[in-house]
Amino acid sequence: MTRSSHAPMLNETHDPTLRSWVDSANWPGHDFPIQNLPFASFRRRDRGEAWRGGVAIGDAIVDLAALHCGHPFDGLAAEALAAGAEPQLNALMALGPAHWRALRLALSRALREGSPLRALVEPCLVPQAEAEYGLPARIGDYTDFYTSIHHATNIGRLFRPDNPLLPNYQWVPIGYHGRSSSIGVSPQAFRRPRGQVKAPDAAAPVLAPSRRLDIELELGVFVGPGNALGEPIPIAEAESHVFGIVLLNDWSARDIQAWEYQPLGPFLAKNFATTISTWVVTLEALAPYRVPFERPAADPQPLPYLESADNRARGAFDIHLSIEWQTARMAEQGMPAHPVARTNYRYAYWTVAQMVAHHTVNGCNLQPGDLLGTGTLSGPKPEEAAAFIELTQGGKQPLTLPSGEQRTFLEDGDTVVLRGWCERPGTVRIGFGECRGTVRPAGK
Ligand SMILES: O=C(O)/C=C/C(=O)CC(=O)CC(=O)O
Ligand SMILES: [Ca+2]
Ligand SMILES: [Mg+2]
Repeated sequence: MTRSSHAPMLNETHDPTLRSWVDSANWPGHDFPIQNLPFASFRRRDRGEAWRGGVAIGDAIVDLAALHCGHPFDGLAAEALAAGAEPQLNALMALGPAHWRALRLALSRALREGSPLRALVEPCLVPQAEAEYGLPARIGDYTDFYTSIHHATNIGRLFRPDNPLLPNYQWVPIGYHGRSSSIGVSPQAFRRPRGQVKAPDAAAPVLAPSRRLDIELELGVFVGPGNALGEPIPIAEAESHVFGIVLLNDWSARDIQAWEYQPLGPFLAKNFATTISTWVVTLEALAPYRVPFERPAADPQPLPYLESADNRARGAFDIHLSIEWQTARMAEQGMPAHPVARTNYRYAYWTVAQMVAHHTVNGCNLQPGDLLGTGTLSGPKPEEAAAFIELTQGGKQPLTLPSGEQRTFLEDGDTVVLRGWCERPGTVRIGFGECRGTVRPAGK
């Protein structure tokens, strides 16, 4: 496997001087400049249209099904475009990096100022304001990891004061198998879960709506080509099996979790809803924002199957992340969602490549469209915590919002918005859009 097929290298599609003939793509600070080109599944609202793949450019979407009908590209790019025209992106994800690279290059050239393909592409643009989004892929399996040592330590202290960080943490990229049926795309509204909860001094649990409903700010990694059952993916090839990254909110009912989680881990506390953002940002778009994987010298070093020169040199990602909170009253009064925390994916203890290598080391097979959650991405500082249980010291220190309301956990009608973006000197900022979810009252 060559280095370039593992971690995407910089090429002409990353050139920060590129400008698009789609005006809004050139606005400074826009999430979707021509250097980004993320993928989604979409259709225009209220028209009974079929779902199909789309690529964001400024405030518009390139309709891949419409573009495919015009046969603008040749070779691998044409094959990838045909796959991208399908209702969900599994077929495109299955094709692999050579096809993804060819399609990205062809789209970048077609959308550049002065492109001879403008007349063919322009009729294929749909305003994002007219679109609704579906899940980008049929997600066969969803696995949630636990890759922030800061989160593991903070939440471990709350759940297990005597034993916060378990001894396996620094050796094993810890994960559990999640639930794919309840993954929804932003904006998702979901019912507050009910479950067994038990007060510490109560003799028995009761069935009740969760009172400690929380978020987890994570990233979701979409798997590209899978591996055959019994054939592990070596770390050097891991990233050629990764299509791209979304924002992910792993809503978590802490009271249900505290009672149910031992010995088998999260179950009903986390499988009632998981929200992902609409746009999948490709690994190739993220190439300018790669940073070294750093493991403190005093810590155990990864076992050889989790170690590679390339992972050391640039296995991590410099992705800024933020959490915003909006109560129902704030929404009624026209107040925007209020920032309550900021963090960065670069603080993770294990990388994407290590998650893929570890997941398959026993022969487990990943499939195109599978989703791997990174785990809650808390950073080292208290204000970089990525869940409310950490930000409020276990619900003891409420946050005050601009409406004057105080919050520890989520109330009915509250909305949480996650955002992600990359910016480094000498590059054009790219963004992930938003991951938005709203809590509805518990059912009967
Ligand atoms: O340490 C625990 O017992 C619980 C941990 C979590 O709730 C976190 C989890 O789901 C994985 C993650 O998001 O990091
Ligand atoms: Ca989680
Ligand atoms: Mg969940």
